[in-house]
Amino acid sequence: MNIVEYSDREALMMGLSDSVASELRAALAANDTATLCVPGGSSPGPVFDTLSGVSLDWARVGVVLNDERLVPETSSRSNTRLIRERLLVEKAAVARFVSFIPVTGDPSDVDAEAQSEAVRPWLPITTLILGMGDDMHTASLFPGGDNLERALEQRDPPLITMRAEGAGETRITLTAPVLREAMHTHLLIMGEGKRDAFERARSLPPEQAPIRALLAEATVHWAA
Ligand SMILES: O=C(O)[C@H](O)[C@@H](O)[C@H](O)[C@H](O)COP(=O)(O)O
Repeated sequence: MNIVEYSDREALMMGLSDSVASELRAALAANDTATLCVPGGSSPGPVFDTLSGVSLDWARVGVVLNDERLVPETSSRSNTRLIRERLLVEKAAVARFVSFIPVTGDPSDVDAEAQSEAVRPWLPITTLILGMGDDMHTASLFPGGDNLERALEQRDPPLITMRAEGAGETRITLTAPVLREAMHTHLLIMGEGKRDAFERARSLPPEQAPIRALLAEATVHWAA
């Protein structure tokens, strides 16, 4: 694990976007496609704003979420909505978005096994950006989650649903082994509270601090 501390949040966003763009370019030079896997939540918006304007062959990039909240796309809590509004615009508008939720029907009825079909062709992940909550969850791998034990071990199907007290609505998430197979992993954390949570997580087991399952190969990007 490598920790990069930035002078401010703007520097972090630029540094992280540069790394992600170089990794995707290198992958596209060697392969037909590349997969970018991104978090939802409130932190990554500015990274998406920068990345969406970067010149690369976006038509060959698959964009996959770490996890999704089982809400309609019109909800302000929808990660898909965030991605469509902030990442899949400008140059990145031609990237191929791989949704975890069927276009029709009630999102809370999602079938993780069925949705996994669409995800498998985009694995392994080329570049993974993760966020982290104060409770040390990442993606929707929540401490105390009803499917956490399986999510920490299951490689296939790559998706699993998760209910947890701190999660709000039910979620669907990529499992830890699938996230761990990413070629490049970046953890984005900002503020003293998250830094403290991150330091605590380093000495706890993944059952208590799920982010721990993904730290070994990660570059951690932090700004106050
Ligand atoms: O949809 C989500 O909630 C996520 O993918 C989740 O794992 C997120 O990255 C963290 O909860 C941090 O969220 P913030 O950036 O909002 O603090």
